[in-house]
Amino acid sequence: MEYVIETNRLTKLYEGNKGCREITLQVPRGVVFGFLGPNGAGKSTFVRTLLGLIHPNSGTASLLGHPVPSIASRKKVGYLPELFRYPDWMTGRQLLDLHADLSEVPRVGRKKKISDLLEKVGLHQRGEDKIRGYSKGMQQRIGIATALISDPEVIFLDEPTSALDPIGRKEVRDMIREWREQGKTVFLNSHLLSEAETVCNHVAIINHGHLVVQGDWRQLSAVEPQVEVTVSDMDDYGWESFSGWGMKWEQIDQGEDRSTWLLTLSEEKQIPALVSALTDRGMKVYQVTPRQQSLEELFMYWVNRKENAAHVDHC
Ligand SMILES: Nc1ncnc2c1ncn2[C@@H]1O[C@H](COP(=O)(O)OP(=O)(O)OP(=O)(O)O)[C@@H](O)[C@H]1O
Repeated sequence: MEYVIETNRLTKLYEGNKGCREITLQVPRGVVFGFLGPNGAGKSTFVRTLLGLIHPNSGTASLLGHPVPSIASRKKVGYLPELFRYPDWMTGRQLLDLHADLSEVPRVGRKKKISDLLEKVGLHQRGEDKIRGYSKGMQQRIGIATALISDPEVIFLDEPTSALDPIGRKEVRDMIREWREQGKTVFLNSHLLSEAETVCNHVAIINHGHLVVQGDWRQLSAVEPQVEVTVSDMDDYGWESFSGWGMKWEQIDQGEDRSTWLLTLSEEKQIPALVSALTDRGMKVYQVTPRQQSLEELFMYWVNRKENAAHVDHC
């Protein structure tokens, strides 16, 4: 598999040992990679280190096969920073022209390229206006356009929708899907999990500067499989008699003679054993539906697991 981003124990610590520590990750080409973590987890620090904007204390990183920092890879990368502040005396069009200069975008065809980008981010009628007159959402939109000016292979978006209304958020999600179809790689920093869930396939979760887990999130969420089970004729012992299975249960519905439960199991292969155990006890099983955990549930599981682990380093 080809990785467009690879880091090996990349560490950047500020005073007080805050930042990101020993992050080793690989991002395959063409995925939308969600880099997730609570506020202050170290997401922006990691991205800025990876882009060569700040120097690491230790560790290595490569972008598109070039060690960081490298001008060759920088030209193929687009970046929307979280806290952006653009020269507000410029018009949107001038700002894009400036970024085109910085990224050495050829002059031929540039005017049309800028018009197309303004159109893409919904600012076609505001391109000649000064940025100081833009709303926060418009500034975020022009920021997305600047990240795209060099037609990058890898696009880093740090909280790209924080200032956008629901329509703007949907537009960004659609754009991300479009880039994925074009084979681009998107690295999305976010704590908006419901949003990340709809566009990301791979994720990494970071907490207190440490990488907690990475991989295809639908596979990761199989760590604690869940099933919805509808039963009747439950005996007096109920689910207590399954406590030795390491199982958790929560009632989600009560009908006249049936009840529906959400069961969290230790492993998937317990499902058939559970169904036989229930029928052996004389219970009637009407429905067993595996439930896909949400990205938010996965996130809470891994973040809490790390919080509870004895070796957590509260940096
Ligand atoms: N320039 C800096 N100097 C000192 N400490 C910093 C600096 N930048 C970030 N930090 C600290 O490093 C830690 C990680 O910050 P970072 O901005 O990387 O987190 P984040 O995950 O992007 O957070 P958020 O989701 O809130 O944007 C925080 O504790 C933050 O206070």
